[in-house]
Amino acid sequence: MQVLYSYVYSMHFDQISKSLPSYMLLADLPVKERCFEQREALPGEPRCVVCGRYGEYICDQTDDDICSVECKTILLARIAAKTKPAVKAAKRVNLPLGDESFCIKDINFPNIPTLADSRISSLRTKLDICVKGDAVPDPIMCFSACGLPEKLVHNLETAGYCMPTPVQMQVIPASMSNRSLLVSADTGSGKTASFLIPIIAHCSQVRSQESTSNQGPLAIVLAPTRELCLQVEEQAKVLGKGLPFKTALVVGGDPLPQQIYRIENGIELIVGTPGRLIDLLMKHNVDLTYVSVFVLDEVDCLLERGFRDQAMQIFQSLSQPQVMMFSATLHSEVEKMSNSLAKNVISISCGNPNRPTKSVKQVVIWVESKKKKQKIFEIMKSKQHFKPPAVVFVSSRVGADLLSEAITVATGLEVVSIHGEKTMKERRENLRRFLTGEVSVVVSTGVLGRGMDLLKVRQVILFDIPNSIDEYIHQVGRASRMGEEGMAVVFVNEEDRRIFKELVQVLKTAGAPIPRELANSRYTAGVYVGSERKRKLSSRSIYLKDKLVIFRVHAIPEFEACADPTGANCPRLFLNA
Ligand SMILES: Nc1ncnc2c1ncn2[C@@H]1O[C@H](COP(=O)(O)OP(=O)(O)OP(=O)(O)O)[C@@H](O)[C@H]1O
Repeated sequence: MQVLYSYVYSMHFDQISKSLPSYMLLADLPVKERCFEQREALPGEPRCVVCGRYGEYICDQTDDDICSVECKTILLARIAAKTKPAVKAAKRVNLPLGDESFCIKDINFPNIPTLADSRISSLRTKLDICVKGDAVPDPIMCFSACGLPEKLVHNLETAGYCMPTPVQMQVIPASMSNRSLLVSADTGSGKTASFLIPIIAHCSQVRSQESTSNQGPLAIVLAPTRELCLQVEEQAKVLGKGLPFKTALVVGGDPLPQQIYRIENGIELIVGTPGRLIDLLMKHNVDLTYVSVFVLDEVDCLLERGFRDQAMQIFQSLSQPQVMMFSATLHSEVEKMSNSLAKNVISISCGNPNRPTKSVKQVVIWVESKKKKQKIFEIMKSKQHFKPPAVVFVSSRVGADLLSEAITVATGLEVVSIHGEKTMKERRENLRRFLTGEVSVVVSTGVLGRGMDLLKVRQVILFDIPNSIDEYIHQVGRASRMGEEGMAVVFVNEEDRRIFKELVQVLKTAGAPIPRELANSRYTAGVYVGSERKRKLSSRSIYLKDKLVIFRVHAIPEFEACADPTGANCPRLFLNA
């Protein structure tokens, strides 16, 4: 170690000399070997130019602040490779305190020692990441750790992405090693950037190396709704700013000629809905030869009957691309189908997929259909219960228009609606008005249910419960981004019986209260122990010790399971005085 001065010694000599005996100032403290041994930087402290942790030392070859021998090695390797360190001054990142199992692996510099397999798997456990597949690349802990273009790292910082989210930690290195992926992770956990970052890095690398005049697209992202495509394209533009990376949005409702013109003028990424993209490919000769990345966002939806043939048709026009598939809800059929799209697929699961995100509190209310409107008006008039901006989900287009008008009349709130029968212009404008805060309520069909990053929304109201539990999970997920707390108010009644069993299961797992009508319904039979036993229980009364209180128990086998004749340990919700 010829390089390291103690930063503390050199910069704060005066202060320290006042409080410490002089022999301690010159003490030869061991230099941190590994990046993860170093602590985070406090505000105002120097930061490692490689990882952003406390820049305890100065690299004497460069005068840069660094945290450890590991980062010094990376820094010097970068200089040797004539690349500047990607992050000059990373923002403060909050790592779990006292956790030493985190490492930074630079896939460009494989000589840097990495953690043993056991520690990688303990890191994954801590981050709630599960992986399946051969030779899965290790997770990264910072964006600068996998050779992204400097400009891209800068764009990430500008967008406020100080540190990758768990899904990004695992997906980015896996994707950059050109593997096909099937990824499931909570709603609002950052899946979009996890595929956009490697795409942008790939495209800008290809374009900056390319000698041919090929201007054709290099990557395609498919998503089921126009709004989601718009949002993904918007995010791609923000993250790819200043790089040789252009995008084309290919969705219905916008004029086709303009989309073709844009593609013909040279772009790197197409973001589109399957129908319009097929339409475009059939009518015009778009060269897809160089498309090497194919993303299916909301893959479970795209592989459902309505979209599957179109998605497959697009896939078949590509020559063995890397396929990346994402959703918060994945089931075994999709997994099987994904294996027919790509070989040697890595499965990555983060957090709690197939369940509503834990950050959203689910409040399920039993409301008969004819009373639903009255109920929503009550909620929206209540300062305590209404938390705008809010999204209201309904099941039909007509219903969306009627309800939005009714809310305005009853509450005086300005409300817009978004659904598939509106023109693209109206949909865009209404979404803009909602996102900019001009209106505080949007009533929508499922078009806003999946993937939409409605940043400020903390309340969703499921006026009509969707047809499947997966859509329920996605709609509830609109109330929380990146773990922020939100609330989903869900109206339910006998008409929703098709979903009762799964709903009860979901609510039970979340520890959310279950309305007694739902718990007692015969359509939830089998979720607990079985209808026979439930029937027997449903009319039982319990006398609480010597008090003259009689409770009626509503068919809750858990009550029996708690075997407490006083009822003291039984869930209050199920007891009716
Ligand atoms: N590393 C990061 N740091 C800070 N914010 C981030 C980071 N990555 C993503 N975000 C932000 O988190 C929010 C949620 O991300 P995103 O929309 O990609 O979630 P998602 O997992 O695709 O959710 P859904 O399943 O609902 O589509 C967005 O506002 C995005 O800008």
